[in-house]
Amino acid sequence: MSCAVNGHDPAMCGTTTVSPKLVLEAVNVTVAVNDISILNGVSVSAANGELVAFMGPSGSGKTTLLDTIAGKRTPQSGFVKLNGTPMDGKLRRKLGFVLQEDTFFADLTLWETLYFTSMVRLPESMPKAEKVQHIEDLAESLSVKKCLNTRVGDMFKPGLSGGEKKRASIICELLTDPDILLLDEPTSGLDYCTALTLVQRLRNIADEKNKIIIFSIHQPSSQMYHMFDKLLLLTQGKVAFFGDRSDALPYLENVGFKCEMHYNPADFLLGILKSDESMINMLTDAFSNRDGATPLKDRDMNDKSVCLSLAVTNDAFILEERDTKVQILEHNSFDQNSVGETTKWSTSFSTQFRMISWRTFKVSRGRILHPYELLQSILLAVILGLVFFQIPQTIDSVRDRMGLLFITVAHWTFLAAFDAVTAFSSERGVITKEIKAKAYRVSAYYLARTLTELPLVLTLPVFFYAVAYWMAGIHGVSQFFISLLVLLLSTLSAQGLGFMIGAACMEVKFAGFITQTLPAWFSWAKYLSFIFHPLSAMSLILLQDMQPLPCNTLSIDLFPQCLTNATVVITGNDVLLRAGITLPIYCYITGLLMFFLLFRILGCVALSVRFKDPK
Ligand SMILES: Nc1ncnc2c1ncn2[C@@H]1O[C@H](COP(=O)(O)OP(=O)(O)OP(=O)(O)O)[C@@H](O)[C@H]1O
Repeated sequence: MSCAVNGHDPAMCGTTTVSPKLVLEAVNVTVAVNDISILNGVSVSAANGELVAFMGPSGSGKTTLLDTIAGKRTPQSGFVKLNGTPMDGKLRRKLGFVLQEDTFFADLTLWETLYFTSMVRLPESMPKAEKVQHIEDLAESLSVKKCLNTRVGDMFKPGLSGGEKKRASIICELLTDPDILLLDEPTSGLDYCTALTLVQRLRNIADEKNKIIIFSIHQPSSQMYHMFDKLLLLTQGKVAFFGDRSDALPYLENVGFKCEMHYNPADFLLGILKSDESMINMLTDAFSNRDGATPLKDRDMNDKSVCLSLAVTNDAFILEERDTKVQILEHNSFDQNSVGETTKWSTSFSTQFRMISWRTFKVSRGRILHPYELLQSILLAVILGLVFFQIPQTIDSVRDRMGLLFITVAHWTFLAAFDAVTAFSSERGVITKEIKAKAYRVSAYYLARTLTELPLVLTLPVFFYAVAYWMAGIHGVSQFFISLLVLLLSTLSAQGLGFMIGAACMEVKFAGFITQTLPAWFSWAKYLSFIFHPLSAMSLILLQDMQPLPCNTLSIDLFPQCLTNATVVITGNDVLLRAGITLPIYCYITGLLMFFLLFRILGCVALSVRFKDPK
């Protein structure tokens, strides 16, 4: 007799069988958001070798339950345990979670994707050849070997098919050989055959590797249905049934819902889970009161399910009726040491840094150093160079020079900042998935990302400035190199700002500003502008030693001293003073360096906060 169907907690069952090494339990889990109940006292359990399906209509709470088991959501009450020990960060390392959405870098090939995962997530002690072999074996067993060199792709770039991506996600998790594999709707969007093959593969993995596999599924076919060991029927966040799959139909027949012959049991079950409110309440109440109120009929093995015959008619899927005896959960026999062996990181900081740098370079190279971007930068520089061609050394052309500097600084700082914001938001899904899975440290990611992109981010401004500076004839050679350094530093600090914004709050708009008409009480605000510092420093470098220039009629507006004395000459300092640049150059460079460091540190802090472990 099955315990679960009779309403006993499997853990409490009195019959004797084997003691499994791992038993995962979610007990009385209640989740609510803004006082709206999403899960209401849900309890499930699973042991080694079991394939457990969560079924229920859309919005019934399947993903929420998987998230809670994976530790991505903290329940209001109830708990998740592994062999009686509450799940914590360390125990969760035994768990792999395949999300509903497949998140990858579109430009990497499947091989590169799996290679990266194996290099950062498999132990350092494992030889590289063994890791490569592991990838090939898994690719073979999930039938994606032929597309290892195919680009993953996305909605804009063709690449792997939906089914291949799904299998790639599963391989990424299986690479680390987790004891428990959670999958959120692994068959969604797949055709019948691909979905069936996938569930068959999961069945094999559970059997051969003795894993706990739990997944949510919307509309399984009859063949798929008969591969499950355990079934959870969820509706409106409540349990309508949980227990051995083979007990589901007899139980429901007992409470008044009979599945007709030749009917797909999954369709039948989903049909009743979607019935009217009173029916649903009756079902969930019946299950929660199953111990006393509604005694089940005696059942024998021949009366397992009126629909079972459907599945065994197909020779292609020989489905054994699996031993559904409930196993005793000997919590006390749990080998805590086996969990203790699971160290926080599989690989060292340097390996993580090296591999993330390798991947960042591959991904960013195409984005930042695209020939089109290079051509665009040079063209823009040529246009500006022509507009400001060989600026004459006259007093009214000072404004032209400062205008060119402003355009240069504004263009490269905003471009770097926006690029960092958008680039981070596009890879946020992958990074979140990997950091939550403890694939690598936030610091390793941040450092690798920052340093690897340095040469890429700086190349275009160098080309641009070299063309525009010499075409406009701004100044001499030494001034070129010093002002270029300031420009590059400002580009990097703007990139840091963009990255920080991307990591902290994805939607915030931002702006630097430069104006000479700020109200006196607000004049300090210019020091907060990341454009003000580099522009001031570059103006100092390029204008301070400017030859004194005589006033002319055009300059009267700018320099009132020209009005009182026509013979007066305007020096570089007058120009700088007029532009509000009054501090020594080191102040502006220091301000710029502070922005650079501040944005980098805040970016790292924002990432760490975002990926902080839930307690
Ligand atoms: N953060 C949230 N705020 C408000 N409601 C939420 C939140 N998260 C989930 N919900 C609600 O909880 C319910 C269960 O959501 P969940 O994603 O777990 O359902 P599901 O069974 O996985 O659905 P589907 O099969 O469509 O993926 C839904 O009605 C959803 O709108």
